[in-house]
Parts: sequence; structure tokens; C-alpha cells
Amino acid sequence: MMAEKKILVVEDSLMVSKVLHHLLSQNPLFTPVLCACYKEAQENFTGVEDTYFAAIVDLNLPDAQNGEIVDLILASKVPCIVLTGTFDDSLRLRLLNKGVLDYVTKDSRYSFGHVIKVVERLSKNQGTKVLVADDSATSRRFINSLLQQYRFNVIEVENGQEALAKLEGDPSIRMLITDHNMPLVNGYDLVRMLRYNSRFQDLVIIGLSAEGDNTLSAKFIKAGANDFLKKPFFHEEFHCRIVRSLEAQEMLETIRNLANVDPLTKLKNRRYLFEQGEQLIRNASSPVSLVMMDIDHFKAVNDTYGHIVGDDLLKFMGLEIASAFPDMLACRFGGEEFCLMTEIDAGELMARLNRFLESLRSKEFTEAKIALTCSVGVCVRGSGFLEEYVRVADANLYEAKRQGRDRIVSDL
Ligand SMILES: Nc1nc2c(ncn2[C@@H]2O[C@H](COP(=O)(O)OP(=O)(O)OP(=O)(O)O)[C@@H](O)[C@H]2O)c(=O)[nH]1
Repeated sequence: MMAEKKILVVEDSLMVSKVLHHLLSQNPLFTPVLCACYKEAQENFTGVEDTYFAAIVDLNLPDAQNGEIVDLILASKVPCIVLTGTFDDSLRLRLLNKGVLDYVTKDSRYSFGHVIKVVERLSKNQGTKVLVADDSATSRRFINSLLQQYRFNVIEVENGQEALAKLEGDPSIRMLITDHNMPLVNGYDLVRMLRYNSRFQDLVIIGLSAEGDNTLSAKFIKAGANDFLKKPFFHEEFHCRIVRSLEAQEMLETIRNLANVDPLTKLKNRRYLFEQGEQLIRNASSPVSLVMMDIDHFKAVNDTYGHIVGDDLLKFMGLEIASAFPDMLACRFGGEEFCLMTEIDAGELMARLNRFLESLRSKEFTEAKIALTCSVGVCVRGSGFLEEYVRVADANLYEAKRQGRDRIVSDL
């Protein structure tokens, strides 16, 4: 279970705190703690600051009308978002400089949505690893403190070579923030090396350029950086830029996922198989086998129980396949037909497929308690072309159906 994230809301308007409570409660991760005045906030917060994930505060409270609540929150490390009725540019700047994450005015209904987005972003940031590469300890510390304020998970290195080693060793690092002037490998060369390697295509890279160097930012972008920042920068701009780049990357990954995954079974789709299958055959160190599986008499399920139950059965089949063959490329080939590709030894594959059919025979699926079997065609002696594997496996599947279903036919 994921840990709950307590959000302190300090707000004297009942209407506003109701709206915030409602919006925060939509996310199962967040537990809002509502306080109507400074004193109540103090009682709930002091001594247990580190149990809070973030705070949303009003500046004008009945017992503290001059933003004293901000000082209470900022004395801890809890991110503080101000939601206020007054728009005052100089106050806004003063509070941002003090360490407030955002200053939002309650001038429209969108303001509340914006505040929730900021908290949600913080929650996402917490799981996001960021590598900071800079040879200046002062600069590293400064960037680190900014990132920590936004709850990012930060790792520091002193030069490009160390950055490469860290990135090679930890594929979960999402973002690199790199200075240019560093010993061993400089920032620009680092970006070029990373982008040359397809493993790092999805890494978000932000370059840092020193003041006065006007050519460096364009060089960074041309080498493949997502964005750059000129030092010195204002922390609000820093955050806006890195979040914008992260969100663009997340969107790209969502689109890619939608293009490659079958929405019903959550297995990879046929498009993905044809895109990756050929490469899998080419790069494999041992012979590849391809398996076609087809649920028996599936039309009868639809005809008897309706399409919704039919869909449920396909979902169950997807789960069964994913849990029985987690080490293989598994996809929904279409309709009630599924496909596996693997490099494992053919004998072992046959044994696992037999166990799989056996396990299906002993189960019942969906609320209608449907018994299910499937027929399997296997190709272990493919010519090296994906289409050939598919053709042979399909012919064997047809043969398995012809012989009476619920069996495996292979070219072994
Ligand atoms: N519910 C549901 N049905 C689907 C889906 N895709 C294909 N089908 C149905 O799957 C059925 C496949 O029927 P057939 O190809 O005749 O095969 P079968 O009844 O499984 O018989 P055999 O393969 O010969 O054992 C058709 O009725 C399709 O409408 C889907 O996404 N959801």
C-alpha cells in the first residue's frame, strides 16, 4: 500500500476549505487536514511537521492576519503553497523569495485546480530521480536545495564522466541537470554522448549555461538537451522549465504507451509485436520461438453471455498470460488470439505451455464461472523473418483446432 500524504489546509473560509477538501480527496494518496485558524494549525502541525507532505495556506486568518502562518510552515521543510484573496506583486515576490512554492490568488475557480496540480506535481516529483552534474559544490548545493524544495529525489556528481557512470548504473534516473564547464567530460559533450545512445532517449536533459555565454544554450539544444537555463536564474523559472520538460516527456511516454498497449488486456498489441519482433529475432543470442494461442469456442461465450462477459474473459486471459509468461514478449494479436515470443529452450517452452493449458482447465473465469480452454500453435524453427514465424505458428494453431482443440501443435 502506498503511504498516505497528509496535506495541511489552513483556511478560514468554509467554502474554500470544503472545495479544497473535495478536490484533494479525489486523489486516494492525499489526506487533507483542515484548520480554520493559526492556533489550530499550530496545534496540528508543531512537533509532527515531518508527517506532512505539503501545506496550502491562506495569508489572512482570524488570529494571524499578516501571513504569520507562512513562517510557521517555512520553519519546517514542508512545501508551502499560498492561496490568497489578495493579489500583491511585491508580496508575491517576497514570499517566493522566502521559499513559498507558489502564490495563487482565489480569483477564479481555476485557482483551486491549479493548487491541486501543484500538490500532485510534488507527489510525482517525490518518485523522480534527478542527477545534478556540476563541478562547483556551491552551485550543486543551490540546485539541490531547489530540487529538494520541490521534493525531487536528488543525486549529485562533479563531472561528466561521473554523470555517465551514474546514468549507466541507474536506469531509473529521469532527469539530468548539467553545467557545461566541468573537468574530464564537459556538459555539451556529455549531452552528445547520451543522445547518441538510444538507452538515454527518454532522459530529460536541462543544460545550465554561465552568464555571458550566449552560444552555449543553442549548442546544448542542438546536441539534444530538452531545455537550458542561464545562470543566475529565479527559482520559479527553474521549476517551471524543468516541470514543463518533464511533463512533455511524460506525455510522449503516454502516447507511446497508448500506441503499443492493448487497452482491454493491457498486454502489448500487434503493432508492437511487428515493430519489436524482428529486432528481437535479430538480437537474440539463442533461437527464438513464436507461440499463437487462441481461446476455444469464444464466439459461444459472446453468444451465451454477451460481449461484456466476453470482454471480461479476454481480460482474465491477459492476466493469466502475463503472470505465466512474465519473461516473454506477450501480446494480444487480435480478437481472442494471443502471441508469445521467447528465446527460452524449446523443450522448456513446451513444458511451460503444457502447464499453462493444464492450469486453465482447472479454473473458472468471470462472474459467469466460465470454463475455458485454448489451442496453441508453436513455431520453433523460424527462418529468421517474423512473418514466417507467424505463418508457421498460425498453421499449427489451425491444426490444433482441427485435431479437437485444447492442445499444442508445434514444428519441434
Ligand atoms: N467480447 C469480445 N469479443 C470479441 C472481441 N474480439 C473478437 N471477438 C469475438 O471473438 C469471436 C471469435 O470467433 P471465432 O473466430 O468464430 O472463433 P471461436 O468461436 O473462438 O472458435 P474456435 O476458434 O474455432 O475455437 C467472434 O465472435 C468475435 O466477435 C472482443 O474484443 N471482445
